Amino acid sequence: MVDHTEKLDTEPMLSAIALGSNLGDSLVILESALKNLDQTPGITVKAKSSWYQTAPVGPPQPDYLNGCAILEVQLTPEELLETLLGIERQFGRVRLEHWGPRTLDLDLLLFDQLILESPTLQIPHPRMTQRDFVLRPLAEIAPHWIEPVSGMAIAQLLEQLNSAEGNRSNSDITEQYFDGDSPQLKSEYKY
Ligand SMILES: Nc1ncnc2c1ncn2[C@@H]1O[C@H](COP(=O)(O)OP(=O)(O)OP(=O)(O)O)[C@@H](O)[C@H]1O
Ligand SMILES: Nc1nc2c(c(=O)[nH]1)N=C(CO)CN2
Repeated sequence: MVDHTEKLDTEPMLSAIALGSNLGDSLVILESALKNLDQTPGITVKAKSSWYQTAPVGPPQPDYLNGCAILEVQLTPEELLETLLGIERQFGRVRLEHWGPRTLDLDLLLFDQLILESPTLQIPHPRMTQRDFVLRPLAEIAPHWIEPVSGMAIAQLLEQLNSAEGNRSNSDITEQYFDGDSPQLKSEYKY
């Protein structure tokens, strides 16, 4: 576990993450990952989407359960990534095949309006605007958040993706799961 305590006096920022799982008890894994994040010093889970069952993109493998969350963080983007990777490892994530099945995938999508390109971290996540399984849940909880590379709001990006000619992403999502308190639409957020 990374020690983030020295950062706790810095200004909190909002970050959006994507969660996915298609091995094991995905619903339990995703909910536990969120709880784990919320218990991490410097991170508060502010909103979570509902969970969507989605057809796999990439090699043949089981359907995924996907969702997104908004975090309030008092960490650097690099520390947040390190935390996400640590939680993936805790849930037994092993990297065997490109875009292959996994118990838990946590992607850092957005960090306020930051654009960052480093060898280990790219923000916004470079593939997020092409992924219905990311934009759909994110649009539930942050429809007005501007993706800083395109300059477009998440809801607009979703609409654009789904209206693109020949795009089949609408059919990627087969079912939507709600649990008691989701989606939590937080009107107090500026995004
Ligand atoms: N925004 C980001 N979020 C998560 N990982 C990132 C990001 N930018 C760069 N990376 C790097 O990508 C690596 C994770 O790759 P991973 O194996 O999870 O990719 P993937 O989930 O299979 O594919 P994809 O990135 O297309 O979702 C991390 O070790 C990290 O260094
Ligand atoms: N439906 C779906 N397909 C995927 C997913 C995912 O989360 N959901 N993640 C991948 C690699 O990050 C590759 N393919």
